[in-house]
Amino acid sequence: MKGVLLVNLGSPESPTAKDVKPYLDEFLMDKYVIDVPFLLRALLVRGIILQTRPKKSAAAYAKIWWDEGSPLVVISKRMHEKVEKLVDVPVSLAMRYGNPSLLSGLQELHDKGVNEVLLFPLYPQHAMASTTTILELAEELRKKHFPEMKFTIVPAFYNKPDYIKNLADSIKGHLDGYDYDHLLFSYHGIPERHIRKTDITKSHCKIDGSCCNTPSPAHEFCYRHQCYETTKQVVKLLGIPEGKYSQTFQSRLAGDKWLTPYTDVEVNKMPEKGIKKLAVVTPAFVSDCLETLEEIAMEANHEFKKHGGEEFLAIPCLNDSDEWCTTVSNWISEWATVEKSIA
Ligand SMILES: C=CC1=C(C)c2cc3[nH]c(cc4nc(cc5[nH]c(cc1n2)c(C)c5CCC(=O)O)C(CCC(=O)O)=C4C)c(C)c3C=C
Ligand SMILES: [Fe+2]
Ligand SMILES: [Fe+2]
Repeated sequence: MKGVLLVNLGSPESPTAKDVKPYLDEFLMDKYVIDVPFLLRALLVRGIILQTRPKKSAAAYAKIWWDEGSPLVVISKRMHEKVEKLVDVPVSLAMRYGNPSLLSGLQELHDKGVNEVLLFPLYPQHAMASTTTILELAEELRKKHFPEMKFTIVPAFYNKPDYIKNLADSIKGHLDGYDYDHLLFSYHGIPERHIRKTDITKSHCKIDGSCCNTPSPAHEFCYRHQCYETTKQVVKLLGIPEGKYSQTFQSRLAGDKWLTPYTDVEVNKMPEKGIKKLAVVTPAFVSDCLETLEEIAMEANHEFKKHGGEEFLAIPCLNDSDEWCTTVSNWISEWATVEKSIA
């Protein structure tokens, strides 16, 4: 029997340092997130980052927390409920870090008699820190607890026409009647090293002005290429002219060189370039979360205005919109039907 596991990133249990600390420990001790040898990672994470960051992150979470819980988890649950009603197969929801755990999601499907699972990472673009880590953990759990299960994986959907259309329609709806000067596509950043590590050709990704526009098998797993492609296809569909939009990367941690240009640096420079009314969309996330609600809608908004900007619009993620839930359920139904007809 077939079933689906939707997987998102996950959040702490509450916006307190006490709960943020174990969440950050699980997250940052992941070898696909901080990809250095274990001892160095433990020194960095437990010896340095976890000494101060839980308090700072908890304060940020407290600003965006809802009565029902973390926005990311609440939105994912709402989306899950809608999708489940639109398809004929069991659908479970799991988080890579925190709860509901991947193990509980797989167990739930197993208990319903599911032995063929469509693993659906809720990330439009592929990255080892987001997608690979889900697939690796799921495989580890499968081998240990559900050896009879078979997995099929939903690949990155950064350029799938119905996803692009949902994103473009959502942006269009939010920009309707708003005479914006500039539309910024701000994606979650990753260290440049991650791009080189996921380059299956081991030679293509130079992280320069042209590699991401030069066709290559590397692009199947190149986060940077996939981000540019999402932006390119959305602006094409919306007819947004060159110069009226740009792309940046947000949420970097100190230390490594991360993908550039950096969102905070560019946003602060915009007012002096004549951009007074800014709209920002965050297509690396399908659900609003700390990174969109606090870092963009609050912090970037504040900094933009401090530097002379006048109006700032943070465009919500696709969240549990009917259009997006329909797209997700269509993909699920296509898989379930093809598999059924082959069987
Ligand atoms: C080395 C550090 C990090 C990498 C690499 C990274 C990649 C990455 N993250 C997301 C999605 C999300 N990240 C979120 C929060 C968050 N991310 C990091 C670090 C890295 N992320 C940290 C430390 C945090 C926690 C908050 C903080 O202390 O700043 C979130 C929000 C979660 C929430 O509860 O709302 C999301 C979503 C992607 C897609 C990605 C690679 C492309
Ligand atoms: Fe992150
Ligand atoms: Fe590239």
